[in-house]
Amino acid sequence: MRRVVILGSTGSIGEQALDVISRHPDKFEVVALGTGRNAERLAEQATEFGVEHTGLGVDAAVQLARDVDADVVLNGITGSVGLAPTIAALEAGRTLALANKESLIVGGDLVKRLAKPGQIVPVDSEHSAIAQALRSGTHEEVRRLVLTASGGPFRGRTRDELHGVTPQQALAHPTWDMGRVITTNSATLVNKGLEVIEAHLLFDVPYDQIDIVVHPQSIVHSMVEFIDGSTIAQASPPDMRLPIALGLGWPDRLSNIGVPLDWTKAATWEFEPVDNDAFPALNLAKQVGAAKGTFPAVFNAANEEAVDAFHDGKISFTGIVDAVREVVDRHDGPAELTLESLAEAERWARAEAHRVFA
Ligand SMILES: NC(=O)C1=CN([C@@H]2O[C@H](COP(=O)(O)OP(=O)(O)OC[C@H]3O[C@@H](n4cnc5c(N)ncnc54)[C@H](OP(=O)(O)O)[C@@H]3O)[C@@H](O)[C@H]2O)C=CC1
Ligand SMILES: CC(=O)[C@@H](O)[C@H](O)COP(=O)(O)O
Ligand SMILES: [Mn+2]
Repeated sequence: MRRVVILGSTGSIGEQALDVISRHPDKFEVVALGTGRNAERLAEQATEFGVEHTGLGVDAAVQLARDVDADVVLNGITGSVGLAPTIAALEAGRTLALANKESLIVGGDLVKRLAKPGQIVPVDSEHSAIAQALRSGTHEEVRRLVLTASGGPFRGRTRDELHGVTPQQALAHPTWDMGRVITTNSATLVNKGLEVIEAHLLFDVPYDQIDIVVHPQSIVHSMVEFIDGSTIAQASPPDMRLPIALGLGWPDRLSNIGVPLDWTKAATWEFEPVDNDAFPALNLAKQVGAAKGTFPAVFNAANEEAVDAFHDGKISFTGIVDAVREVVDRHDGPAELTLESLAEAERWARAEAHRVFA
């Protein structure tokens, strides 16, 4: 029986995690639930799963991750606000099933230093796919990682054609049903940029050995190419319950989770290169990832503000990445990455982003 804390329980990841757990009551016990503001849904979940410990807001999330006796903490909070709960879970010695990619990306080496080998299990679908594929070889045998990207709702459009797209159009993801921020990030390809940094940090593979390929069907979730020319890909219909189940149960697989691919029907899987002119976020993300220090945190914080500004009608769709680039370009970056310098860089980036929007 694994005791599980779910942070962000009312969100897309959190609700699907509870669905996974409801299929395996003999394997998991939910011991704590945390969320942002949705007290009503939180209370319903606590009643349904018989959970004693619940809390609202990030301070409660930290407390639940640190103080409730548990084996696994699933961090399904959105945004870099998830950093403190990630740190709390790692310091408390819990296995961290990590959906909140932002905390690893902004925390970088600070988070990595806290994590024992195997303590972070990726939930992000691409990174779960890579973790599964890496079971086929050693680190020395890896030649490159290939992350797949759906391309989002605007795949195939030119930069000019992207300028006037609406928030509603940006939220119409072709293959995944997810929260507002990550769905918008998929449309700009900021999500894929964040995922390149996430892959670098999780798997210790240099940036020049991490490639992206657009795969509109979202069936191949990522691949690992090995030195002998073999490529191992993980494929399954787009359903986050599979990587969530692996995150909670790692290294074991659970039955009754996903529907497998139907090989009796004709199907086509496409792969195409990223259009970096229309979607400049990916190259910018690689740049900030390589710069390290507070640059990834500045990139992410500026993007979080820009996504809100886009949904509030203050900036255009292409204005999101333009604003992020401007903030990144103005950032000097401190010599040393500490929790204090990180917090200060984030504050600065959010304020600077608003100066760009003004
Ligand atoms: N959804 C998906 O399929 C995937 C998501 N991810 C990652 O997983 C994370 C969650 O995404 P998703 O589930 O889509 O997001 P949602 O917006 O659907 O859910 C976010 C959750 O975080 C909670 N939350 C927000 N702010 C705070 C806070 N300050 N303190 C505590 N809890 C807070 C929300 O609570 P409330 O509802 O009360 O506001 C909600 O429960 C993100 O990092 C995303 O990038 C990665 C891969 C796939
Ligand atoms: C399901 C998941 O892991 C998301 O991060 C997904 O990858 C988003 O799709 P994009 O490939 O469009 O970013
Ligand atoms: Mn992903």
